[in-house]
Order: sequence, then C-alpha cells, then structure tokens
Amino acid sequence: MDVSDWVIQCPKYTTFRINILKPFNSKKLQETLVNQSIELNAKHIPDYNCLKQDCLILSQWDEDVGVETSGIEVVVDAACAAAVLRGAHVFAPAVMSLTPNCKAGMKVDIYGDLEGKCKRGLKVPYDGEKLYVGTGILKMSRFELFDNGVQPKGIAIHTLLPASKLPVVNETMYPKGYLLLQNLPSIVCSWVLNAQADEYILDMCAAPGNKTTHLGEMSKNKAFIIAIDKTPQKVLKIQEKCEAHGVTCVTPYCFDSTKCCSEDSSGINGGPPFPPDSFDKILLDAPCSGLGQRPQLGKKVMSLNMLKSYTIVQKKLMTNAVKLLKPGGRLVYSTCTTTVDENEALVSWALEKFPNLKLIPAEPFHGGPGLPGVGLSDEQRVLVQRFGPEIDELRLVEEKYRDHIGFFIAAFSK
Ligand SMILES: C[S@@+](CC[C@H](N)C(=O)[O-])C[C@H]1O[C@@H](n2cnc3c(N)ncnc32)[C@H](O)[C@@H]1O
Repeated sequence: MDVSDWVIQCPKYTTFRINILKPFNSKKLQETLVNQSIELNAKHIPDYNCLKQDCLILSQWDEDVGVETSGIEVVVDAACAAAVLRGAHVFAPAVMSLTPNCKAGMKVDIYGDLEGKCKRGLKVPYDGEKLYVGTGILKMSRFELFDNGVQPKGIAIHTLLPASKLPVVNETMYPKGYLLLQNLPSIVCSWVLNAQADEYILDMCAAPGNKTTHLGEMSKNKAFIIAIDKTPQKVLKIQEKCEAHGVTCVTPYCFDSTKCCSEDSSGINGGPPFPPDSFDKILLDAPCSGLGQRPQLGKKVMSLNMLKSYTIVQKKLMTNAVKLLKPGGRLVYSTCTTTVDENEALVSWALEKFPNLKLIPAEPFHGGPGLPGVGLSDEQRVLVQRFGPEIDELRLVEEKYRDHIGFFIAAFSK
C-alpha cells in the first residue's frame, strides 16, 4: 500500500502504556469491554493482550458490530476526530458546532472538520469537508458549550463506537498517570534504550515527556535522567507528567539541545551544556516532519524548505549526542516520520561523519527493516526498525505490530 493512503487510515490496533510503578486493574478493562459488548450487541469482546509488562494492545470489534447513526451532526476539530477514531471521548473545547435543537442525552454523529474552517458555535450545518468518525451521547447542552461565558471543560460527548470500530478504551477509565495512550513504536523506542538503575541518561528532545516517564518507570526510578526541551511551556508538561506518573528520577531543563555539549561545562549537575562523554545512554527522539502520524485527518501543508530544515536540526542534534555519549554508551535515534532523508539517510550520514559510531541492533524488534537502496546495506537495514506499510522479506512483521503509526528507530554505540 502507498504510504500516503496508509497514513490517512486509522490503525486497526490501539496501544496504551501501563505505568508499572502503579497497580493496573485489568478487571476494570475486562468489565468495560463486557459492558460495551452488551451495549453494542456484540458476540465477543475485542482481543487484547500485553506485550511485555507495560504495553497494552487492543484490536477492533468484529466487522458486524455497529450502532445506528442518529442523523444529528456535531463537528469537532481534526485532532479530536483522530482521537475519537482511537477510542477517545470528545472533550468540550474540541466541539466546533452542533445544531440548536441538540439536547444533552441525545445520540449524535461526530464529524471531524478536515479543513479547519468550522466557526465555533456555528448553528447551521457545516458545509466544509468533514469526515464521520463515530457516534456517541451528547453530555452537555449548547449553552454549556458555547454560551456560558466560560471555557467549557470535561466530556462533551461520550463515544459509543468510533467509525474505526476500535473499542472505547481511554485514559479517563483510570486515575491520571496509570495508563497512557501511546503508539506502539514509541513504546518500543524506550525499550530499545532500556533505562537501567544507576545509568546517566539524557533525553534530548523530551516534551511532553511520554518517553521520559517510560524510561523513569522502567528503571523503577533508579536511573538519573535529564530531560531537555527548548520550549519553556513544554518543559512544564514534562514536570506535570512526571508528577502524575510518580516518576521522581527526572531533572528537566529548558535548553537548546543543538548546543548542549561544551568543553567548558563544569559537569552534569550544573545543568546544560554538559561536558563530552557524560552519558551512558542518550535518547534523541528528534523533531521531525511528523508524516508518520495516523490517522492524518487535517490537511498538512509542508514546503520542501521546511522538510529540509528538519534534517539540518537533526544533524546538529546528532553531532551533540555523539559528543555527549560515553565510550561504550548507547544512543537511540528516532522519528515519527516516513521520509528517507530523516531516517535511513540520516543514519548513513552519521556513520560516515562519526567513525567512532557503530550501528547496533535496535532490539527488541517489532518493526520492519530500513528501506533498501537509500544508504544502508542489507546488513545495516536489519539493525534498524521502520514502522510503515512496507512488507520486506528481510524481516517480516505481523500485522499487529505493523499497523501503527509510521516511525523509525536506530541504535548506536560509541
Ligand atoms: C518528537 S517531539 C518529542 C516527543 C517526546 N520525546 C515524547 O515522547 O514525549 C520533539 C520535541 O523536540 C523539541 N525540540 C525541537 N528542537 C529542539 C532543540 N533544538 N532542543 C531541544 N528540544 C527541541 C520540541 O519542542 C518537541 O517537544
């Protein structure tokens, strides 16, 4: 399948990270699915299983499970529509329009605004490009949503069934910090870094802290993790996430990681920049063009210059990462995009530019090999992981692990 067709589709599976620092109530998940199966007249609940201790994978309902649409249209923004397809409820700030006769308790059909042109509070049917993403029960009145004079909060529509037929399982089922909606490749990425007790770890592009908290959790709060992001508000998000997850081994900093190595640094404890050879492990989850996100509903316009700008930053970040890594240390490079320039070609550039860098297996493998003919030999292609629609004999991947977002992971030692 062509990548451009693949990215607009919703994955057939959804994944969550279970916080192993907190108890996980699996009975609650089973009960929720049983209750939904009664509501939807389904014969079986969807399959679900755990990969390792901390990754929950859920499948779709059977093909014949459905709900009748109501004919009453509610328009939500594109990001919310993508979340509904992944089993989320609709939160009030994302609602753009609903017809004046809508009342709380009514069944409504949820549409995503693909053009981003729907005006908040619109009373007439929206005639822009929109996509049906699910049906649910309206929990708030029009007055509460638009006319109350305060920013509305909370669940506005309780989703009954997304158009993707994924179950309605989401973070609201558990207390904050217990369960996190996270794509499988992102979960795998932290497994590849494999944070352990007493290791000094640098997360160079850390916000909002999804992988940082995973690293803290897997080390049982016993690693020393420094998490950097260049945007101050985003650093606050890292802090909040660590607090909610009970992760206490992370020190966040606001800094530009393209400048985070300096010979003049006094040491790790003084904050960035850091001296060369400081870290046992480094995660470079690079800013990227994000073209692997699925489902991509809004229209993404990106100029060639903008695409090229990502590789420039990625190379600067990589240069700092290589300097900061201790000899014998592990560096994991990842992106959530599908372009060759930001993935295989970037790895090939790094290996040529830094002769002290060695490509090592990015294990555990759940994605396919790197693409052929774009800078990596077959021996190198099998060491990296590419999550995408491609099927490659070098490493065949079960659909359950392939049908997620587009992503790339490479691991190096120095
Ligand atoms: C792909 S996101 C990281 C996601 C994060 N690792 C997680 O799993 O939650 C990339 C992040 O890099 C940050 N960023 C971009 N350029 C940066 C730079 N020069 N230094 C530090 N952070 C940067 C962005 O603000 C963004 O939050």
